[in-house]
Order: sequence, then C-alpha cells, then structure tokens
Amino acid sequence: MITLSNIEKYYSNKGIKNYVLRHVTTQIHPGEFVSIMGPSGAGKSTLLNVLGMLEQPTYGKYEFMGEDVSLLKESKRIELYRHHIGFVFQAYHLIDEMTVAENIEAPLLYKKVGGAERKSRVADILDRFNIVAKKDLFPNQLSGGQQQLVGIARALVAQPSIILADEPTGNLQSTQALQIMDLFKKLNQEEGITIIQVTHSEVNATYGSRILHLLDGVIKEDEAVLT
Ligand SMILES: Nc1ncnc2c1ncn2[C@@H]1O[C@H](COP(=O)(O)OP(=O)(O)OP(=O)(O)O)[C@@H](O)[C@H]1O
Repeated sequence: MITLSNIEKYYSNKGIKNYVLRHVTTQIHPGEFVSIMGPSGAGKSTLLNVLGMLEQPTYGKYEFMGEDVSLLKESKRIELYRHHIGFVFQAYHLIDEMTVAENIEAPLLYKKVGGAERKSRVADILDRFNIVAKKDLFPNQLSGGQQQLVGIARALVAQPSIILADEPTGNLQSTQALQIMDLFKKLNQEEGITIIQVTHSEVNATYGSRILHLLDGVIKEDEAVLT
C-alpha cells in the first residue's frame, strides 16, 4: 500500500541543510496499525505529512497504492488524497463557522458526492458516533473529546482506506483518549482501515501492531507490538 524508499527531507537555512528525515525506508501494508514515536523534533509530523502527501520529500521515492507520488501532477495527488486518506489532527481543525453536520459533510462536497448520498452518509456516521443530538451545534459548543469524534467522523465519511492521525489524543483527558483509541482499534480490526498515528503515548502505541521509532529523522527501530 505504501513504500518509502530512502526518503530524505531537509530545510535550507543560510546555505545549511537541516535534515528532518534521513534514509527513511519502510513499507506499510493494508490493514496495519502503525504508531510513529520519538522525541520532540524527531520528524514524526513531517513523516506523517509526507505520507499524507501534504509535504513533498526532498529526495527518495514514495509509492502510494502503486503510484509514484513525486511523479504525479498536483491534481492527481489531491484526487488520491481525497479518495484514500482521512487525516485527523491533534487540534481537530474543524471549521468554526460550520455546524457539526456541515463539517462532516465537507469532504463529500469536495468529492462531488450527490446531495441525497451526502445526507445519508452524514446521518449514518452521526448515528454511529452517537452525536446525532450535536449535529446543529458549532465546534466551540462541544467538549474536546466530542470535537475529536467529529474530526474522526469527518475523516471517515469519505470512506478512506487509510487514516493518518497526528497525536489524535494529545489534547484529550485520559478517558476521552481511551475512547478514541478504542474507536481506532475497532476501525482497524473490524473494517480493515489502515491506521498510522503519531503518538507520544506508550499506552496509545499498544493499540497498534507496529511501532516505528524515529530519532533525528532516522528510523531507529521498527518494532512489532505483541498483544
Ligand atoms: N517549515 C519548516 N522550516 C524549517 N524547519 C522545519 C519546518 N518544519 C519543520 N521543521 C523542523 O523539522 C524538525 C521536525 O519537525 P516535526 O514537526 O516533524 O517533529 P515532531 O517529531 O513531530 O515533533 P513534535 O513531537 O514536537 O511535534 C524540527 O526540528 C522542526 O523545527
């Protein structure tokens, strides 16, 4: 599903190259649940953004669903993203001026899904996430955990094959965090959705099947999680 071959990324500052990712080589197979861990500044978010095609590596080859991402035109990259990837952010990134239902519907508008189908998919997901009663509220009228549920609902409504999550429980209390991790585990095990999360939490990482440990932009260890 994903093959990274010798991915390198650096930022130049006054002629000096500051490497953020170095020699990153790995494969991620359909149905895996991978956690990316490492100290602050190790390059975790950058790697996730490269995986999500939100950032381009400086060198190296990134193959996503058999396509060499660096060779794709931007429009094709956006299409691949919209069809396959759901991104979940630590700070939710919901649109404040839109209701819960409108936020969830937004990716379907981008995908040009018809009105009736949109309404039915949004209704299904509101029901499934037990947030029907919140559908007409605005994000600032929800708790952090509820906002993250909406963020995940928005990522899922377009039926992605992969969820990329950057510290999805970073702003949450521990019970809310557990709920979100249980939900990810269910999506992974019951629906076969591939999940890649960045996390600082050892507990969150145990929900996955594999941990990539990053240090100074290098994969130091690629460890299977035994459950
Ligand atoms: N646009 C940029 N210009 C210059 N340097 C950048 C830029 N974006 C990121 N970096 C640098 O890349 C390094 C890795 O950043 P990244 O956000 O990927 O780390 P991280 O492991 O996710 O850290 P954290 O756990 O603190 O979120 C950092 O040293 C950061 O300063």
